[in-house]
Amino acid sequence: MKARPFMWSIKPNAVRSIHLGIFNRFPLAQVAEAVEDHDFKGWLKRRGENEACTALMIGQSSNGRGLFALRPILAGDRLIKISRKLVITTDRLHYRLKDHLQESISDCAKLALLILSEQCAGQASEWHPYMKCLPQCGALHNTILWSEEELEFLRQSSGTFRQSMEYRTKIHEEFAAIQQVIQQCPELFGRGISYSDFLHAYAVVKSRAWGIDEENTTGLVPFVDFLNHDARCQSFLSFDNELKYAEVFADRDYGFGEQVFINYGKYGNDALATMFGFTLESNPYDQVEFWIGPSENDVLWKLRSELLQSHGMPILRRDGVSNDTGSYFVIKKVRNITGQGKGIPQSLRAFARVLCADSKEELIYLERMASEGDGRLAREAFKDKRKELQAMLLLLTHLNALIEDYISALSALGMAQDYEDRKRQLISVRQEMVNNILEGELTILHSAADWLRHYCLGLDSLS
Ligand SMILES: C[S@@+](CC[C@H](N)C(=O)[O-])C[C@H]1O[C@@H](n2cnc3c(N)ncnc32)[C@H](O)[C@@H]1O
Repeated sequence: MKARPFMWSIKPNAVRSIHLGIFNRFPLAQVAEAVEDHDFKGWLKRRGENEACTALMIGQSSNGRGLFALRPILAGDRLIKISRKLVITTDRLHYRLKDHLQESISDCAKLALLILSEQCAGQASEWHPYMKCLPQCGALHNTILWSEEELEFLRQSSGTFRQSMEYRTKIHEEFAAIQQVIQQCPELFGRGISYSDFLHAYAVVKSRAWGIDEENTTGLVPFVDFLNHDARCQSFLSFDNELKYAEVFADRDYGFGEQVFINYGKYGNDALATMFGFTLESNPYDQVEFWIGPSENDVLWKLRSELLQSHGMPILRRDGVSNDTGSYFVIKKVRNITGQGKGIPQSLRAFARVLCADSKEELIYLERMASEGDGRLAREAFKDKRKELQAMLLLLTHLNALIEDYISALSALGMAQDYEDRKRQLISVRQEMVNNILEGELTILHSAADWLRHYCLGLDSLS
């Protein structure tokens, strides 16, 4: 998603006005941001964070709030410096919670509880100015928050769907596990916490927390968490372990009023959607899960599966379907389809060779070759080019079928736009997310199929 430029055409004088608290020259929506910036920075200063924010201000971007340059910034300049004592980690949990929470409760769930208890404390909370800036219910789009109907649109992307379902199960379990503690501490949670409050707070943590310090402790870093993500940006959050502060440096020059970005990490759209609630139109870190396997109707199924399992390729049962057994492979975009570069994963090609062995003798032969070689099963191409072609064509057939499934899923998504029934309609942000995920994965599948087609043509001419 391309970020739009700064939405206020402010001039240096206007910025000064904001600092003087004169907001009346701005339209209402922008005044809200200026007030937020003013209040937030006032709080940072009261906490002794004078260096934190001289270069940046909170403003409205096409991706919600973001941070904007208050003056020209040069590559290498420090953008933000926040001391460790301001970072919200689980060691800030109320002692009553610390005493009662089971060890197995994740840091994410603990921070969600911390947010909920601080929000319940209102102005009495030392973090109040920060807590009131956190996204409200309904403002986030992490797939863990989606309804089951909405998630159905994602089913084709098995990686994203599975990750989302696994998180939902985990959050459910964690919510059940903290019930007793919530009841034991009514002074911290007032009327209690509903599942949707907890889920929302969990999504807030997922979309805003960072791994800080040497131990990669999960923490919310006030102010840094207004920075939006740009996959091309080379600015990262770093932590000075000696002086105990988090900092971010500019990777390039920024002009006055430009939005400043950070890189959240090498996340594909599956992870961005699940954890952060957004996707990118063209994400260089996308990947797709590709399922392939021996059917249980195959007479050599047992032998084949045992051979694969014993060489580190586990045979799973998909979605509880009894005879749909196989393995997931992760495919990334094949950049060069003409044979150079890595092509599709070697492990997938090996798997296809094992699937193509059509007698017990052939399987035994593959096993013997592995033990006489480096131990890896079927890593070498078959010497018989026709056999190699057969294995690669098997992969190509599966890939083509999967491509058809993606095309159908994308056209079903397009049709969802026209549904009269509002309940069945995804809200447009989520629809765009599904679209980006499926389009990204489809591009990868096309690149893998093109590579395979090219490879097969080469084999065909040799056989
Ligand atoms: C760390 S917060 C950044 C500040 C946030 N925009 C806000 O208004 O508070 C992360 C959230 O910002 C949004 N975001 C960040 N980078 C984005 C991007 N490149 N495209 C779309 N949304 C983005 C997503 O909603 C994400 O969950």
